[in-house]
Amino acid sequence: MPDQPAHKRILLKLSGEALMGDDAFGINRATIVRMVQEVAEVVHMGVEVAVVIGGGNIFRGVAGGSVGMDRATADYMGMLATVMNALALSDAMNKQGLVSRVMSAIAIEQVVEPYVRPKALQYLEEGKVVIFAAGTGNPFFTTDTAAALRGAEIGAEMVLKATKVDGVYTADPHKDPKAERYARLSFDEAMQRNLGIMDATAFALCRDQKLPIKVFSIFKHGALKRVVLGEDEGTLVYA
Ligand SMILES: Nc1ncnc2c1ncn2[C@@H]1O[C@H](COP(=O)(O)OP(=O)(O)OP(=O)(O)O)[C@@H](O)[C@H]1O
Ligand SMILES: O=c1ccn([C@@H]2O[C@H](COP(=O)(O)O)[C@@H](O)[C@H]2O)c(=O)[nH]1
Repeated sequence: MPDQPAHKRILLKLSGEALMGDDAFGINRATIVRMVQEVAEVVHMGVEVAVVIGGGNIFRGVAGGSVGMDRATADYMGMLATVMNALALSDAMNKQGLVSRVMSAIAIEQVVEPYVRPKALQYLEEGKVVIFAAGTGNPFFTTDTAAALRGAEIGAEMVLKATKVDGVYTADPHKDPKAERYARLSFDEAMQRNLGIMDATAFALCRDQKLPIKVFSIFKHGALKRVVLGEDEGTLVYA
């Protein structure tokens, strides 16, 4: 009997920063190919997959490269960085036999089609992978909030945050070696403790919409499949 997924439709948030692999900047080819292989496994299980990709490997509105800049302008640059990542991801997916469509929250119609919710739903029902680019389309937000927003809009059963750490910790594990990983915690706890794994806007939206989040490592082979199968992997954040 083939593996039975625990979820029919998911919103996968892929770390932009992780796309660098061992490089200092940009998109590492081997890394993106490996990520797509993991996504393909769950698509082939019949799961409808929508993706939000971050931009931290290229530009963040709040990072060093934007010092002295107008914040909104820097944020638009960050959103455009996510469009570049989405195009690279879509290309890598198509090369590996998946059918994907990029939809942008910012109008750049010569490059990608605009985000239109019914069209996105249609693509998902057809088994295509939909990649949501340009975050929410608004400055002062993040792609984590875009993941929560799009996840709620498309009726995803869960937001899967694939990132550089293997779950939510009591403190940032990159800064505090004594930090301990939670197996599960509520949105209220995550927000009260100000845990920096996601921003408060994303947590609040998921909490209000009762949309659970799984945080797990993007680098751990098979972790995405294990999450989709409902196995014990990463940290569950629940309403
Ligand atoms: N309590 C915590 N538990 C786990 N990680 C935490 C915590 N607090 C801060 N972090 C940090 O949050 C990072 C992940 O969040 P972030 O959204 O910035 O990265 P990302 O997934 O790579 O996103 P992007 O797509 O923007 O590049 C982790 O690499 C970790 O260092
Ligand atoms: O809705 C959004 C999403 C993103 N941004 C800007 O893009 C960068 C990159 O996104 P990450 O979530 O950090 O990967 C972000 O730093 C913002 O500057 C945005 O303005 N609105």
